[in-house]
Amino acid sequence: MELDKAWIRDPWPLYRELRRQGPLRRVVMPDGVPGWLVTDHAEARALLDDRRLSKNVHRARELFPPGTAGGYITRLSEHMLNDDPPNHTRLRKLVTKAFTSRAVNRLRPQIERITDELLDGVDGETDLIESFAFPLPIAVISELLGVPHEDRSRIRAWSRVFVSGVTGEPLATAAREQSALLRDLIRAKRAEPAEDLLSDLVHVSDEGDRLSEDELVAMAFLLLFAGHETTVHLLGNAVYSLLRNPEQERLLRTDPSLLPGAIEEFLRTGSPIHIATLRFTTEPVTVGDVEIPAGEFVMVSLLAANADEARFEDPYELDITRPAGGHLAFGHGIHYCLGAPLARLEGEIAIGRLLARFPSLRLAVDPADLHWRTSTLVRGLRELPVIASTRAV
Ligand code: HEM
Repeated sequence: MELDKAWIRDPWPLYRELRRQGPLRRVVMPDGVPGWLVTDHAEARALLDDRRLSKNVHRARELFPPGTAGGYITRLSEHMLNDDPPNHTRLRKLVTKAFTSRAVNRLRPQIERITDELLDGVDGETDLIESFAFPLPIAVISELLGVPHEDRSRIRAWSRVFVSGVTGEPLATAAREQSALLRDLIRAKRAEPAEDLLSDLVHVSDEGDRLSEDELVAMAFLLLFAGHETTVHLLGNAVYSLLRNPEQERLLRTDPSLLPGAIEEFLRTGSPIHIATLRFTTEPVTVGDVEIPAGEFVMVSLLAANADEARFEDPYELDITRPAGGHLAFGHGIHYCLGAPLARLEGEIAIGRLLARFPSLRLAVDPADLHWRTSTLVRGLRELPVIASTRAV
C-alpha cells in the first residue's frame, strides 16, 4: 500500500481500517521509503523494545532506496537515538543525570519565569504557536544547554528544514551551518566553561576522552532538536484539543489538580511524535502471522497505538480524568524519551499558567482552516490563532 501525504492530516480512518486488518502491514511512505507500519498498541510496545530491531544509522543508510535517506545522510544524525547498545548505553549515561525528575525540577523557577514573560506579550488575537508554544521550549532547552539568545532563531529555521523532509542542498546547508554553530559554541565552552549542560559535556569529553568532538556536536544537536520540536506540539495540540472540548476545559479550570493527568491525556490523544524514528530488523521477526524479513524498516505509529480500542476505552474521547499512563507518546524501551520529565514539567507549567492568565480562550478561526504539519515524524499545527482575554466572557 502506498501512502500519500493526505493521510497525515486525518489519519484516523486509515488507522481504524488497518487495525481491523491486523497489527501491521507493508507500506511505502510518502517519501518513497518502504517498511512495515505498526498500528496496534501491544505490537507497537513490543517492537519498540525488541533488540532484534536496530537503529544504527550506518547500517540504516544502506537500506534506504536511492535518494530517500533524507536527514540520515548528515553527520548530525550520528547520535544515540540512531544507535544500539553498547554505544547507545555509553552515550545515554552521560546525559541521564541532567534529565532526572529531580534535576529537572530545579529548572521550575526558570521555566515559570520564561512562561510568564511570554504570556506578558500575549493579549487579544495571537498565533499561540508563534507567541508561546514555540519560544517556550526552545528557551528552556537553550538555557539548560547554554545556547545564547541570538542563536535561537537560526536554530529554529534549521529545525524546520530537518523536519520538512527536504533533501539535497537545502538539507546539506542547514546541517553544515548548524554543525559550525555548535562547534563554535563547544569551543567557547571549552575556553570559558559555564554552569550549563554543554560545558559539563565538554568537560566529560576532555577528562575521560569518552566523547569525540563529532559525538559532542551530534549530542548537542539531538538535545536541542528533540528538546523543542516535540514540546511545541504538546502545547499546541493540548490547547487545540481543550478548545475543541469545552466541557474538559471547564473541568480543568475548576480543578487544576487534574493538570498532570490532563497532560498525559493530551500526550495520548495528540502524540507530538506521530511515527517513531526509524528502526529495522536484523533478522526475521514474526508478529502475529506475519513474518518481517531481515533488513526491513519498521515504522511504529505512536498516534495509532495510542488510539487502539483494545488498550483504551473510547480512545478518541479526550478524558482528562482517565487513568494516566500506558500511552506510547514518549516511546518505550531503551530509547524511551530522555526528556520526558522536562516535557511534562513544561507542559504543566505552560498550560496551567495559560489557563490561569486567560479565563477566556477561543479559536480565532474555523478548525477546518487550520494547517497541520505534513511531516510523518512530528504531528502539530503550523499556527494556532486564538483570542485570549483576561476577562471571562
Ligand atoms: C512532549 C515532548 C516530547 C515528546 C512527545 C518526545 C517523544 C520522544 C520519543 C517518542 C522518543 C523515542 C523515539 C523512538 O524510540 O523512536 C524520544 C526520544 C528522545 N527524546 Fe523526547 N520527546 C519530547 C520531549 C523531549 C525533550 C524536552 C527532550 C530534552 C532534551 C527530549 C530528548 C529526547 C532524547 C535525547 C531522546 C533519545 C533517547 C535515546 O535514544 O535513548 N525529548 N522522545
